[in-house]
Amino acid sequence: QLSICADKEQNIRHAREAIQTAADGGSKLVLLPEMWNCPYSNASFPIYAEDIDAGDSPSSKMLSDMAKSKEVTIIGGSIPERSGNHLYNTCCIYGKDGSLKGKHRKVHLFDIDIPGKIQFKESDTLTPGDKYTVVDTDVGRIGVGICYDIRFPEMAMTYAARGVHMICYPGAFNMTTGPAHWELLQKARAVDNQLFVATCSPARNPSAGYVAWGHSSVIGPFGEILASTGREEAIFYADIDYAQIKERRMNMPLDHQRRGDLYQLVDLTFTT
Ligand SMILES: NC(=O)CC(=O)C(=O)O
Repeated sequence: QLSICADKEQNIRHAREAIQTAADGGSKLVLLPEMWNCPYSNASFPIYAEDIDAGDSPSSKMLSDMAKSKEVTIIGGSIPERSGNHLYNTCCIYGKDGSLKGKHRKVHLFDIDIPGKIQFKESDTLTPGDKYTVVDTDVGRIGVGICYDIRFPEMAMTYAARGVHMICYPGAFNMTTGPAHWELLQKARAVDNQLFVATCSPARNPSAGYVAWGHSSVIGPFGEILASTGREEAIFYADIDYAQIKERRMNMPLDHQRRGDLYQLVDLTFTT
């Protein structure tokens, strides 16, 4: 859970040091926050964006180098990605050999308006991704979503159906939706699908334009909090035993009890 500032080079240096510390501390998989190389704002995204496919991305290069040198899988939070005329909120996933194993572009953009509390419209600058991301790593099959993606249970269900062990959500909830929904959503996605959920937020900076809630966590398949932190910058660790997925699914065989004859994902638009 990193502190993020307006200086991109400093953010990259800082993330590199944190990955090094985490790997030296025994981590086999490291998860970074959403938008860790820039302030979370529509004004910043175009300025800090990097072209990952063109190989013009110091942030991604650092992640790849660190994955290789520390032999650790990295779920690289997210950065603003430039691709042609489009910008995306993108998470790069690196294997422990430093290879790019997958790239998730935030599918559900954060466009909300809670009067008097928070208004944000990512679609002013960003384009949504159009695919889900599942990667096989040395530390299991990982599904990736970014922040607002966690609000869509269909995505997590799809990942569960594809055999994912853990869904990683880099995310930057805020001072309104964070206390209301952040922990609830992480537990819900874990319990609904009987798998692990890991989240990573930026540390809270009360003087930032967008104040992140923090409270990054790792949740087990029974909804138990395996590790979590508060608002400050932190590196924290969890031991994850995927055998618990099988055990929980045997204890409570939701998958076999599902009544697909009664509900189908055909039209789930809210009726108001
Ligand atoms: N920042 C986000 O993408 C999501 C968020 O803050 C929320 O869903 O609330």
